[in-house]
Amino acid sequence: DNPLGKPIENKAQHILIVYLSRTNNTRAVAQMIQKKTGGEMTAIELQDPYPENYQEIVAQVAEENETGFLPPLQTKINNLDHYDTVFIGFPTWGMQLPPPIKSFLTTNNLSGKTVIPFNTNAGYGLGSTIKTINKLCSDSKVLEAFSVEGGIERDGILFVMEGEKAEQVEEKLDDWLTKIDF
Ligand SMILES: Cc1cc2nc3c(=O)[nH]c(=O)nc-3n(C[C@H](O)[C@H](O)[C@H](O)COP(=O)(O)O)c2cc1C
Repeated sequence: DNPLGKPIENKAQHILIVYLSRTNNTRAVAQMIQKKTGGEMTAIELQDPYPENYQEIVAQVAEENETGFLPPLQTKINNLDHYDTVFIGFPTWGMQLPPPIKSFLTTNNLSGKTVIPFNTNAGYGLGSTIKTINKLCSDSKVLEAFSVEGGIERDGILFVMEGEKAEQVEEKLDDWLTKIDF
């Protein structure tokens, strides 16, 4: 009942979930977050997609990290002002924040918003990713990141977020979402 006709605040409407994913593990975590928060999900896509070949993408990313190249994105967020909470998902690449995420955070102003990182990796953790996010989001409130082991493309292990593994990740995700209290 809303007798004064005021708009009813709906938290879910103000949550954006952006993610980068090559072999769909980070995407699967994004979908779990979507299911639990009701936020709006958007994939980060490049104007010039990375090579399919693993050795080639590793070499290209290493070079981009070295030169500081920020790959232009296909993805544009039209109504960024509308969101006050932005979940940002990414795999660890070369123990760093993937260049497309650096592009995203450089071309989208998230100041004043709550930024919530989430990550998958091959078992080596977050590396310098959070340090870089804090640097690129200096006027945002950056909450504690969620990080889990995903695929190991180097060894031919691609998508793993199914069955029992997905259940474990979902449980861990529940604990984290409760803890960060966003
Ligand atoms: C170019 C590239 C570099 C990577 N570098 C690392 C790394 O430094 N440390 C790590 O733990 N995993 C690394 N990985 C593995 C991914 O982080 C892992 O497979 C992740 O789950 C992939 O997420 P996605 O399925 O959403 O693409 C790398 C993968 C790629 C493609």
